[in-house]
Amino acid sequence: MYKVMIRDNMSPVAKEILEATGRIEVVVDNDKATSDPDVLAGLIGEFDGLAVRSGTKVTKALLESAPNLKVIGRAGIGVDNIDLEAATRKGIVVMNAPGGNTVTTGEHTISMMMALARNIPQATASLRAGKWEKKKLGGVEITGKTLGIVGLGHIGRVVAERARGLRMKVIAFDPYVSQEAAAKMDVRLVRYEELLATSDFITLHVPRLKETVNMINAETLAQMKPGVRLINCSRGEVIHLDDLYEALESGHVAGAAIDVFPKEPPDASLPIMQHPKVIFTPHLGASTGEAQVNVARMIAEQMTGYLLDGVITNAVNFPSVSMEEMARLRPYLTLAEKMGAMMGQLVRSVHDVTIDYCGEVATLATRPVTHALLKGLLGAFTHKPINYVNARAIAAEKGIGIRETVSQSEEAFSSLIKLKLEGTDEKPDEIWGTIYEKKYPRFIRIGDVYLDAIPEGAMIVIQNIDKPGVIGHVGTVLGCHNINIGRFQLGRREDHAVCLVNIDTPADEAVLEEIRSLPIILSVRQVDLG
Ligand SMILES: NC(=O)C1=CN([C@@H]2O[C@H](COP(=O)(O)OP(=O)(O)OC[C@H]3O[C@@H](n4cnc5c(N)ncnc54)[C@H](O)[C@@H]3O)[C@@H](O)[C@H]2O)C=CC1
Ligand SMILES: O=C(O)CCC(=O)C(=O)O
Repeated sequence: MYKVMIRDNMSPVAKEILEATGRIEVVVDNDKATSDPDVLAGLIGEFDGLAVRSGTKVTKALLESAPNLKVIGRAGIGVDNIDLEAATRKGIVVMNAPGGNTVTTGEHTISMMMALARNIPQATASLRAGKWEKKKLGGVEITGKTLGIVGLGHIGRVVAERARGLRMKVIAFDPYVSQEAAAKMDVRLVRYEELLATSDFITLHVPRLKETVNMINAETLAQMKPGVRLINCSRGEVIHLDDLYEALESGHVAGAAIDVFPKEPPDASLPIMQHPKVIFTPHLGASTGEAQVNVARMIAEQMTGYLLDGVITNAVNFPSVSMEEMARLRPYLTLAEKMGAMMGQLVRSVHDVTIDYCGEVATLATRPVTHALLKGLLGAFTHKPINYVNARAIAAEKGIGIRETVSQSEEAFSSLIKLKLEGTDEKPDEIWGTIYEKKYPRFIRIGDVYLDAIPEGAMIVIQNIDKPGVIGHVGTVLGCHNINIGRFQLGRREDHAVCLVNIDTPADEAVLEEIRSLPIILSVRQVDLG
């Protein structure tokens, strides 16, 4: 018998499905006290599976106390309450339930927008207080208004479709969705600045990422149209709440509807919590009976499949590759992921990609290698930890075309992977990589410049005119800031050159700016290749 713990008030359907197998014993524990990771650590030891929503934090320390744990099921989308790295390192498969609560969260967003436009929560409170405030509580129409959607993913798309039905003009900003994909939804893709300046309502549907944390702040709020109304049913950290409070106080922002908070539950004494122009729900985006049944059913079926038959579905941290294949593929998976990660961090948007496999690698199963490359490339801009299984589907959703060729021609190397980004004006748009001595990954060409670089850790990528002074200047700037150079590789072609500098500690923006100060430096970017 396997043992699974179900937490966080999950729909009973999960228990029914797991128990119906006759081979899984289920313990349902909705006790608030046991959601403290320290307390849970004392209970988790005997369990093979753990099914959670967002209420349970699955920390590294908790996982250390879970020697039998094989699978964690998240009945929902965001897995930011689970330490994925620790789970992966422990060989625990983490699964989520994509799509199960998408419609419900989209509908909640529309409900919040309507309630905000017509002051419905405030009117309810006013009537309960015995008042009749028709003048004070007047609202705005949404017909003909512009809705700006930030993040045109699963939920953003549902919101777009519903809003068009409500006769709104819908625009969106999402650097990783193509114009064609947006046009199919009748949505005009615009720059972020244009969305901020022209939207009457702005709704956020991005994942929590380095780039999206505090993307709504004093500066971006100031760029918004006066009288704008904001809705956030994504992740709390996306809005800087103090800055929003100031913008509400000044009257620049007319109102906000907030479902998610940086800390949940939020501190009720925060100024924004008392603001009369803000309405709230306690992370209810996914809370409908229908969505909860959907995600509970999905996660219970997936966990059953894994525990009883070894079938992996919707895993966010596990590659679908057999052990034998893996041994030969591993160096190429590592190389490809680093090539993708390099380009994903160097360019601002991704369109189509061409991948050429030449020589020995072309004789292997290149599909997982492509997935590893896409994982690195797309990993820069989605909250769903992309894995080898889902990378291609996510690329397709974003309208990114993938062209792969295999050829036995080896050129100068026994194996070569070439990645080219198509349809971008940004440079470099191409990278080549190979494997030395069957295990060591190398970048051997960036753009049209050949070099020989070990892809690891923090690296500064410099494009410059090939004139004297660059190496000395870079070395001096880094030295002055006590940043040790591990390796310095450079290559040149005609009048231009590329330097790849491995540094022991990441440089901050001011240091990069100092390197840029030399006129012959064309560009300086820092990447993290893990
Ligand atoms: N309130 C709630 O109860 C729920 C909240 N969520 C949250 O909603 C959010 C969206 O979920 P999904 O639509 O399923 O995710 P998704 O991954 O399908 O869509 C996210 C979109 O954001 C885009 N994006 C990434 N970085 C961006 C940036 N810097 N600027 C603009 N766009 C960017 C991505 O390209 C992607 O298209 C997530 O944060 C998720 O955790 C999801 C379900 C329920
Ligand atoms: O389970 C919940 O209520 C939260 C859902 C959510 O935020 C998600 O699926 O990302």
